[in-house]
Amino acid sequence: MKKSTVINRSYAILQSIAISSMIFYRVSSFHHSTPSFPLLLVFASELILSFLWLLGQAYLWRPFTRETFPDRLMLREKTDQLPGIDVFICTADPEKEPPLEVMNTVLSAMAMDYPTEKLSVYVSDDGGCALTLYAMREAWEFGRYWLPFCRRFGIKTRCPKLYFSRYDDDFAGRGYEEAKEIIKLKYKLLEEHVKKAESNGEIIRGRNSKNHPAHVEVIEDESHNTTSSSEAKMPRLVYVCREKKPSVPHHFKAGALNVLLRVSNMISNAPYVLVLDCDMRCNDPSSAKQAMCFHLDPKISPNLAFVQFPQMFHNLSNMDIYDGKLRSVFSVKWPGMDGLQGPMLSGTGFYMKRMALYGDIVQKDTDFTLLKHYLGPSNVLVKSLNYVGFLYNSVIEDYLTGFTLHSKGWKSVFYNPPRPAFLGTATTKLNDTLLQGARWNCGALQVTFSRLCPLFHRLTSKMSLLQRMCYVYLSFQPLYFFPMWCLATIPQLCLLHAIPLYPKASSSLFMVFSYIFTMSQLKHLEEVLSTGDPIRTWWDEQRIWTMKAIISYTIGTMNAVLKCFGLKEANFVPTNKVANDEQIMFYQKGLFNFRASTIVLVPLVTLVTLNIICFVAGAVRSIVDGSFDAMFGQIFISFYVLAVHYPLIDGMILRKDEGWVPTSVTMLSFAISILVLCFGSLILLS
Ligand SMILES: O=c1ccn([C@@H]2O[C@H](COP(=O)(O)OP(=O)(O)O[C@H]3O[C@H](CO)[C@@H](O)[C@H](O)[C@H]3O)[C@@H](O)[C@H]2O)c(=O)[nH]1
Ligand SMILES: [Mn+2]
Repeated sequence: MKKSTVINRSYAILQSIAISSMIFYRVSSFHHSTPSFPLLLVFASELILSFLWLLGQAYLWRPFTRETFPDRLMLREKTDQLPGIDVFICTADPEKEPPLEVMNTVLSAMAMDYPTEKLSVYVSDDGGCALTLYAMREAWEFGRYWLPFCRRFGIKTRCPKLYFSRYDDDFAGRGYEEAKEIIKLKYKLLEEHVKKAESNGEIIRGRNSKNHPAHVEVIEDESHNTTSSSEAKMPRLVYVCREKKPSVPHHFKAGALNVLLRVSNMISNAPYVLVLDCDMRCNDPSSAKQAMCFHLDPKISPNLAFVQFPQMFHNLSNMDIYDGKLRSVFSVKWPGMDGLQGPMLSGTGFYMKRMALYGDIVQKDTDFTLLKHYLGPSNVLVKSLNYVGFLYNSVIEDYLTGFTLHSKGWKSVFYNPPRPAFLGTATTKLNDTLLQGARWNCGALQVTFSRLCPLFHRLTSKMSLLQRMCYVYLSFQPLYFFPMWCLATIPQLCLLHAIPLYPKASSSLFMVFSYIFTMSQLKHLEEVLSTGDPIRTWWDEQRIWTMKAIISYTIGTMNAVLKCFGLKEANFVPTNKVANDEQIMFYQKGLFNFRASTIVLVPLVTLVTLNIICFVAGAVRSIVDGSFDAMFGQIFISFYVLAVHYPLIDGMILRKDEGWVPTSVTMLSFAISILVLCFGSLILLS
């Protein structure tokens, strides 16, 4: 992407000069007078921000796009020469991840446009839930009608629920209308069956998500595939529920994926693996062939570990106030890494070469006789224990696994096709978004604290400096919490006491600060517009990003520190994939839903209250005593905070609907901000 490259690099160079001047100004001012404590905190914040900014430039250095030509691939490869693919689908909680939804994902994967005998679908059920197993059997039965229907009429949307909700690839072939009606009826019946089983209480009866024996079931009818025509052929569907005991750590999703690697190893052992979260439906049946365009390209294939598709979502609103689509990750950062060594592994929607996961496996000093003593005589099983597989040291197993692959010299490819290959469910609630972010950032910091810290791990490896900077950025990103808390309180408290922290607005030194601020705003705006998003996204992103820094990064950091000292157990609470009507209504209208837990809401409301008080009192004071020029920087900061977070003020004061900020929270936050004010005055005046 030549144009972006030129813009990004010019910006990076000019901004580096400005940031260096700012640091130089700060340090040299310390020579004239010893810096006060608040000034030191602000300077520390500026240093951390500059450090992270510098790392972030690596994503922008060499952005890249790709195109595939599956038809040409099919001219070269004979259909029966295509390599096998094992699809792994993980589910864990039947309440947050309704089996009906999982079933849709499974059906969409089974219906992929790929030779049937080369495709196997494995479902991991960490919930150990009878209803999920029942739903899988039902899905297979329905698939016997659904797959031929999709094939015969060339349906593109092969997730039944999506298809019936939009019929966007409708056409008038012979017999299509009747077939459509019949299949629609069958789907209705299927839904009814599953709902009935659900209301019969099978979720409760068959469920102990922490303690259950293993259950593997190959769901197929032996006679089916031998007798039926090619149009009616079905891929293999396997239900896997691994054994779980409260005393044995099960390592969450990474543990589940490793079990699937072993089970599939003994059943189909396909050379490629597609991993999907239970809500990630296949939206384009040709994604497997698209991925094979890379995996079978003799030029890139030997070093290629995985092809990553972006996460996209079926439930986004035009006013995506929570940045549920993670724009900057999938539209900017991953294309940027694609020009280096390849994007990070993103948990779902990737085609992985199985051998890449086996890594430098067979550990030299493994005692096979001892292992056999414990595990029985199967050589296959014993060998499989040496997998490397997905790594366990962090709740973001994807990030860590991808990092070790890249540090061993593997490459990856980011492919963002015109028609989204997979569609998942985005979070549509402030609470969910911020707590999901807390888990990710806790995971990121867990990596930073571990022996695999990207800043130091395998420094001699083949990974380029820029690629490493990208990894370091994500693992250090939680540190944003420090500058964000400082800059949301200290300039404001100092403003109240007329203590200047920035040069006078009229002085030329102030230009440095205003240049840095303005340019970063313009750059962000350019980025938003270049990814085809409306201007409001620019403003909305700043708000949700600050909220994440204040809440998610802070909670994530605290959890990671507690876990590091063994004071807290590792946990992975799955994100909710069901939403009620009210939640959807707020989200669709672009209105914040402040029905959130106190721990999420109070810090935000407190900071906004503090900024209101300091802005009003400080601005008045500076005008009265004529220090406006000296205090302008700080007045501006608090004004900016209020402008960005206007929806919070609205939620505290004006809104009357259900999504407003509860009075109790407002009162509590007010009390805390008064405490902070008093405490701040004590320190600043002493
Ligand atoms: O003990 C567990 C916990 C979760 N899961 C599954 O893991 C998947 C992802 O969980 P989700 O709650 O949707 O987490 P997200 O935060 O939305 O997931 C993102 O972040 C995760 C951690 O980085 C990645 O694994 C995911 O692929 C990525 O979509 C879901 O299918 C779950 O069923 C399990 O199988 N076992
Ligand atoms: Mn998810």
